[in-house]
Amino acid sequence: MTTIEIEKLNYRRNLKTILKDVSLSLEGDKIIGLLGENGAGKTTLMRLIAGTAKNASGTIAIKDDTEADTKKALVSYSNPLGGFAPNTPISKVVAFYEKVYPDFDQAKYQQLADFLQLDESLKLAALSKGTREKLVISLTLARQTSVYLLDEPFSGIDSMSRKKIINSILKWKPAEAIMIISDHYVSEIATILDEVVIIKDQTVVAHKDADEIREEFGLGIEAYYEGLYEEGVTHDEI
Ligand SMILES: Nc1ncnc2c1ncn2[C@@H]1O[C@H](COP(=O)(O)OP(=O)(O)OP(=O)(O)O)[C@@H](O)[C@H]1O
Repeated sequence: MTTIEIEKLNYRRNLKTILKDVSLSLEGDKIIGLLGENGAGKTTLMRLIAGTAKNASGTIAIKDDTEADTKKALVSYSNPLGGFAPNTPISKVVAFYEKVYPDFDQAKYQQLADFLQLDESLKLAALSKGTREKLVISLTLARQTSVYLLDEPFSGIDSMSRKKIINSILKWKPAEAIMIISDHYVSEIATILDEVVIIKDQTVVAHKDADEIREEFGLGIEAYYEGLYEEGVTHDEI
């Protein structure tokens, strides 16, 4: 089974504390919503789990392993493709993924690209924001691995396509994998979430089962999340 164990994670950049004392235990097969206001630290936490951000204190173990190579092999992160030149055709980006990631499933990529109607002949610079996000989603989900990190994957995607992707995301997630999605459109992703993790004041202030939020608190996920922010709840009170 896939597990992610984070213990006493602290991360600073340029003398500024970005994450402090984060401890979190996740177990597959789950879709987890990572929620928090702008600048809360969601992207940073994902980059640390993926191993693209380094030099944090504390530990992050994926399947009980803390090695950097394990993170690369077991975590598929929705990298925004910033390292590619603007005139790179989609086909070249796909070829790069195939070369770098042994678990990249070309047939699955093709299914995703067809599903999202991506035109392979286009260059990166010619893609609209939403189309570029569809490419990132296709590349990320085409890997056959244990952990998927989707960082605000739908922000530029039109509402119809967004619903289509959200409704079919379970189909693309291998069983036993953990998928973490950060998104500001909480109500739209709420239906597919098994658990919710909320970041506030640079740390995880809540990790709850989605059904528990509905049953115990009688709230939708969005209302619960907004309530935590409005009430000024701190780490120690949860
Ligand atoms: N490379 C960096 N150097 C310095 N500070 C950084 C760096 N990257 C992020 N930060 C700071 O860390 C904090 C968390 O940023 P992060 O991008 O992780 O937040 P986020 O929750 O993903 O926000 P958003 O919802 O706006 O995407 C912010 O205050 C940001 O300014």
